[in-house]
Formats: sequence, C-alpha cells, structure tokens
Amino acid sequence: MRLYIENISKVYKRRTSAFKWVDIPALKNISYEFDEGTIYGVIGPSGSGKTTLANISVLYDRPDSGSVYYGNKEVTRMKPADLKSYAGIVRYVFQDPYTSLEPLRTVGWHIDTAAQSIHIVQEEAWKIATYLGMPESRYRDSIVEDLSGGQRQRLAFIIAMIADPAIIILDEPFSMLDSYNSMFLLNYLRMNKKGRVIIYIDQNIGKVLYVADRILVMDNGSIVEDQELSGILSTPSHETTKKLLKSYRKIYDGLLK
Ligand SMILES: Nc1ncnc2c1ncn2[C@@H]1O[C@H](COP(=O)(O)OP(=O)(O)OP(=O)(O)O)[C@@H](O)[C@H]1O
Repeated sequence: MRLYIENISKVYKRRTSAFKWVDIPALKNISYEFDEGTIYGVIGPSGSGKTTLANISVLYDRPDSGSVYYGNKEVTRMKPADLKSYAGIVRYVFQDPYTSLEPLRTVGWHIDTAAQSIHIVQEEAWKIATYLGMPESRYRDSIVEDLSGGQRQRLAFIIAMIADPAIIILDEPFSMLDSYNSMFLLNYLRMNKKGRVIIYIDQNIGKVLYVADRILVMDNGSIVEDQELSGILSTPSHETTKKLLKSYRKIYDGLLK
C-alpha cells in the first residue's frame, strides 16, 4: 500500500474583522508519494502546514483541489460511507488523545473494542498493550479520565497499533510522555514499520530525527526539502532546514555530555 497525494491545495478563511475574511493558504499544490516500510518525519515551523497535510492525508479534512490515493484507489471524493471500507487500514494518532478516546470508558473497553474491530482475540490485543506498558491486570478497569496525559497518549498509540494499520499518521503523539517512554514507543514504531506507510510529525525535532528514515521539511504550505536522514544532517540545503537544525543544536549541544 502506498499513500499518494497529488497537487493538494488547501486555503482556510480567517476573519480579521466583523465583515472581513482573509485567505490563509495552508497547503500549496503539494504532491508526494509515501511508500510502505519507510518512516517519513515531517518538520517545519509552526503554521507551515504539517497538521493540514496529515488531516488531508487521512481525509479528516478535504482539500480544495488535488487528490489522495490509497494504493491506486483515489479516495479524495469518496462518501463517508464508502470510506468506511478503509477504516481498518488508516489510523491517525493525534497530539490530543481525547479526540480519539472515550473519557468515561475504561482502558479495557478501548482495548477490547479495538480487538473486536479487526476481529482478533482480546488476548492478542492485550499482548500488544502489555508490551507497550499497559498490562491488563493493572489497567483493565482504569477510567480514561483518570489517566495522565502521557498514559492517554500511550493508550491512543496502543489502540492504533492493535488495528495493524497499513497507513498510520502520528501528529505529536508523545508530547506528554517523558523521553524514556517516548523512545520506547518510537522504537516499537521502527520495529513495526514493515508493510506500513508511517508519517511522523513533531515539533520536537529530536524525536523526528530519532525515528524517521526520511525527512520532509515544510515551510509556508510547501515541502521545501526532502532527504534521507543522513543527508538532512550532513547537507541540509534549504534555509528553513538549516535554521531548524541550528536552533535544535543550540538548545541541546553542550547540555548533554
Ligand atoms: N481550521 C482552520 N481555520 C483557519 N485556519 C487554519 C485552520 N487550520 C489551520 N489553519 C491555518 O493554516 C496554516 C497551517 O496550519 P497547520 O496547523 O497545518 O500548521 P502546523 O505546521 O501543523 O503548525 P503547528 O506546528 O503549530 O501545529 C496556519 O496558518 C493555520 O493558522
């Protein structure tokens, strides 16, 4: 399975006064082919279009023009009912875990429901949950609302991985988790990248550089650079990439010896 976006543009309207609206071009005619087995890391300044790209790739939002393909099938203008056939293969892990979790339900309900949705036995789903730090004995009856932000993010990631998705897009999925646990979950992603399209977006460049095979740099609604990890680190070409890497090094260099 590949994810192909072709000539995608998206303009939002923003109100500047009672009667005046201005156009905010969030994506400007972007095309890109994401292949399975590679983790694509997306970085870029705030407002550069990363989340819009993710939203449109999973059809959470529709582009103004352009097309999205899953495999060779164009899905852009499919009706929600028809898109349901793709529900099992595409997963989106948001920064805010509340968007995908039911706050008043238990962890057990979420894990069991995820198992049911792809017709695997609950034991299989709990094996994944346990490996990823949520053993059944401790978490089955925990109410989501009582979990910490990091635990909720972990649960959202577990649910996504139980579904065994062919396409998974993660948008700052571990922002509330400590670096040790983030690294553990990123390692799991790396170990399970085969056969999947994975797009990983994060403001924390360190996490992106840690997990990704290929880095896309966005600025002002466009992909301004696209290189393998080693190339981005050794020979960044676009000014935005250089600025992002320089500021990242300034923050961290010298602190950790
Ligand atoms: N629903 C919306 N209504 C109006 N403008 C929007 C909407 N969503 C995004 N935008 C605008 O589109 C542009 C791209 O936003 P987007 O959220 O994709 O950027 P981003 O790179 O993900 O930013 P960040 O890293 O801060 O999350 C920004 O100028 C943003 O203000």
